Amino acid sequence: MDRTEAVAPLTRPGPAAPGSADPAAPVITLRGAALAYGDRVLWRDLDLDVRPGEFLAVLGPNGSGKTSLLRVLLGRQPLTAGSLTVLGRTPRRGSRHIGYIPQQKSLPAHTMLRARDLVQLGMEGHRWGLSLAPGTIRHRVDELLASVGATPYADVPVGRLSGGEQQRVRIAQALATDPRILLCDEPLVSLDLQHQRTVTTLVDRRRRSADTAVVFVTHEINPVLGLVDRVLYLARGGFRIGTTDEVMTSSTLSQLYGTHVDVVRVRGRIVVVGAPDAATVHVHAGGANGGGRP
Ligand SMILES: Nc1ncnc2c1ncn2[C@@H]1O[C@H](COP(=O)(O)OP(=O)(O)OP(=O)(O)O)[C@@H](O)[C@H]1O
Repeated sequence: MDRTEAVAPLTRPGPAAPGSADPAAPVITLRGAALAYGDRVLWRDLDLDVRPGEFLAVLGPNGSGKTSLLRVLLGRQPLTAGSLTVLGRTPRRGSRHIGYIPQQKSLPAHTMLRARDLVQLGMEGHRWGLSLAPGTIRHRVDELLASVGATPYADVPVGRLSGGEQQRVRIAQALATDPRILLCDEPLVSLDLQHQRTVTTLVDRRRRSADTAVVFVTHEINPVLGLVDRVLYLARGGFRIGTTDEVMTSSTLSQLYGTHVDVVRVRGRIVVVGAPDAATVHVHAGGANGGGRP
């Protein structure tokens, strides 16, 4: 259980996006983008603009290339074809303009680093905090911990925190450099509904208060249904992009999966029935499963 649900507002605007004078200009631009490992095409012909403050949910079955897309955006994985600019430039590793919440793995119980140490590392990892006075760093770390409601356990070793508490600390760490883009890799996995709501609220508040673009990889759309601007659905080497209502339909997903899929709405939730969950289909470059907008 989290020790508190109280969160302080996140109101710090991020630094101006380099490479663009237009505050509404896309922060991520992919054109004709493809990623393949050997002859296995994860996705191709991907055109995508993500704008400041946008919440893009990335959905798809296991192995469809969701994490790989984040790795591309982080500059850790080159595209096989096409182009990518992030904040007007080719992405490079370690950019302080990108906050990253990696796929959740529980931190080992013996980890002695405290919550505040992890957040400080988020600043220093980008060499951003090093030029700041120690008092300023401490103040900023306190501010970040407060912003995610983690003040009560700021000095507790993170290995002793619950999954939900650790996730809050990871969010604070990802926000340590006031990023313009926040990449989240399944941050809701293994969290109960209450903690899922806490995490999605924190991420949503960040994008609304600081215009941070959010790329949110998730297996389940329902926890973010009310927040999502657009969905990018990856499957079988193809994709669909659009609003939730455009993408999450029986006809769109049936076309994407190449088999009949039912998408039904029950009590405000979206239920997908019949999608091959482990769609590890090998699609070759000349195959018939290319992506495209619905
Ligand atoms: N460096 C690599 N070299 C070769 N294959 C890779 C590499 N990285 C990932 N893959 C493979 O590419 C596929 C897509 O992996 P990725 O982690 O992007 O999928 P995902 O959609 O995030 O899956 P999951 O939902 O299971 O996390 C997987 O089958 C994975 O084994």
